[in-house]
Amino acid sequence: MEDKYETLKITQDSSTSGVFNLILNRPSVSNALSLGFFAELPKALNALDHNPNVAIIVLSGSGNHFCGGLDLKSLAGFINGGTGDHGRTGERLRRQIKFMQDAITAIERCRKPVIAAIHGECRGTGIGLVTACDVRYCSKDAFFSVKEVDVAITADLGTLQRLPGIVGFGNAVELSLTARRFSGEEAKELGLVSRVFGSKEELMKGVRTIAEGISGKPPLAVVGTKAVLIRSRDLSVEQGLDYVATWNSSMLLSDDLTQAISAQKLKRKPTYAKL
Ligand SMILES: CC/C=C\C=C\CC(=O)SCCNC(=O)CCNC(=O)[C@H](O)C(C)(C)COP(=O)(O)OP(=O)(O)OC[C@H]1O[C@@H](n2cnc3c(N)ncnc32)[C@H](O)[C@@H]1OP(=O)(O)O
Repeated sequence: MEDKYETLKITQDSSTSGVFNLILNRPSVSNALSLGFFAELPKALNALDHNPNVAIIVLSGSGNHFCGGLDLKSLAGFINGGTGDHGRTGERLRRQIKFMQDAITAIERCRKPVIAAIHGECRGTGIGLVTACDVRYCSKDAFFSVKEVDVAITADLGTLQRLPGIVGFGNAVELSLTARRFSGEEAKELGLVSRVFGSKEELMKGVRTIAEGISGKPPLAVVGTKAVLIRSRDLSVEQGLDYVATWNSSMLLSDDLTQAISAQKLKRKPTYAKL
């Protein structure tokens, strides 16, 4: 896959693997998230989503840290400037915030699952980014902080909306108001990450194994599970059941189903068409 990004790098685990890596690639600034990143992320995810060779995406960071948060230098002029008219300046800012929110929501809109592999620091908007991912793992050296209040900001890129559903409302309030730094082990206790690996190397190896496992599963069921879970999160149980009934009534009768059942019966490895 052609790599034409300045803030991101895309690699494939091996030429036959459905596991693709999406790497935050500004290690000299701890992968701080610039405006360029917010423009590139949806493009990269769209390209990965439409590539039939991609079954699953692993989001990680290059260098010493997963992500130091929003790029405070490149965004310094972001709030200032404008026409002098408060109304117009406010409207421009709102559009800018929505643009950045949409970039992060592109992770949820991507049909293929996105797993976050977190090492080192994961601060501020870094938390916003990983809470939009489907699964999170970290290494023992990982530290997290919902840092926004300390830079006089109400987090506005998804953390306050997604974190409560992951760690529970009370924990999300406590972490967001104190902005305290917490370890990977605590992140595991809170349910923010599913597992803690001993080192970055072990993290990447372990996540690769998990991702390979998911990439071998029936693709329609995998994308259906992601889509239905995310949609159901924002619906009542009754509405969610209605949604999945409609989903399955159009996708249940797939070749994947025949393939999975006959492979089980004949004790052989199933092969599924790409999506
Ligand atoms: C308009 C909206 C405004 C704000 C919204 C904010 C939302 C958030 O994301 S809040 C969180 C903001 N981030 C931070 O406060 C983190 C600041 N950085 C750090 O605390 C540390 O750099 C570190 C991430 C803990 C890493 O520490 P260390 O390993 O000691 O490396 P450093 O030498 O400190 O950093 C290396 C290099 O990276 C630059 N950098 C790190 N984070 C950011 C960032 N968020 N924005 C811009 N640059 C960042 C740091 O300045 C260093 O660069 P130099 O050129 O070498 O100075």
